[in-house]
Amino acid sequence: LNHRGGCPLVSVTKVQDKCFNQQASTMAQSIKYLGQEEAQHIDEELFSEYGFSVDQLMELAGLSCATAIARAYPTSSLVKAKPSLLVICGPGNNGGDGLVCARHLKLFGYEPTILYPKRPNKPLFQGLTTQCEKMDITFLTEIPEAMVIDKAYNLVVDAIFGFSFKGAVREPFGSILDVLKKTTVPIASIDIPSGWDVEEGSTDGLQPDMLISLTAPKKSASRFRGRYHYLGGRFVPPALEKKYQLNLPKYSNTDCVYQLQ
Ligand SMILES: NC(=O)C1=CN([C@@H]2O[C@H](COP(=O)(O)OP(=O)(O)OC[C@H]3O[C@@H](n4cnc5c(N)ncnc54)[C@H](O)[C@@H]3O)[C@@H](O)[C@H]2O)[C@@H](O)CC1
Ligand SMILES: [K+]
Repeated sequence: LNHRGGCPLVSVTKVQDKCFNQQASTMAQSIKYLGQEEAQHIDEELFSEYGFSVDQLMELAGLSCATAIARAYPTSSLVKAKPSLLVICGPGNNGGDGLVCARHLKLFGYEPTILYPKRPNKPLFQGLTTQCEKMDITFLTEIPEAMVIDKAYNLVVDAIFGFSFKGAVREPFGSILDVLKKTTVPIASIDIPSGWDVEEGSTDGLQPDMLISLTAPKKSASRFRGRYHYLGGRFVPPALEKKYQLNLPKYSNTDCVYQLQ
């Protein structure tokens, strides 16, 4: 080690590499994990102060999720003959992210099927649903049994609840989550594992294999024990990132996702 106890003096390139890696890992560790209210404030500010529309951010969020899923589970790695996925969409914007994600996954060569039991009566969600239907994505009317899911699908995408989830789970989502807890196929959760308290997580809830945090991880992400943790939603203006001290990692080149774990 050098006199400051820093990088070993092996070669300039190695020292630079090591320092860079140390900086990168320190940066990754220091990303801010958001509380529920703070996540909602950032969301509101993106719309009110920065002039974004929900549609815009949802498109970027959903594209990030599809990209992260394609990185972690490339079609060549899937165990079943068909690249089938089940995308379960909830009643809010997390569900909207799921619809966008399903559409991009289809374009990426997967065969998504969607379960969307509670559909908001708003043009945005109606449009996203039509887009999926026109791409020949099948919609189920009810959740299949756990054994059927395990047999038919390579992966479940959980787009049921995001950072606005609160309280005890209401139907039909309680039954859906009960089925998902019995499945053995990997689950990829968008923003929050559904049913988890946004800050505290859950001891007996879903245990997803993948988490895609949007904008910045939420506090419950520190309890995530799956294999893959990605950050997506590369749309935060630097001034907003600074105001909330998000300490986001540097996305590489034109990437819309960053692998945190
Ligand atoms: N600024 C951001 O960070 C962005 C966030 N987006 C997504 O938006 C999500 C947040 O969306 P929303 O605020 O619409 O909220 P959610 O999608 O988290 O959920 C709200 C819906 O769930 C219902 N709900 C809440 N608690 C429930 C319970 N206990 N049982 C049954 N139903 C319950 C509510 O009635 C409401 O319909 C984020 O997690 C993220 O996925 C992206 O679409 C775009 C950008
Ligand atoms: K979710």
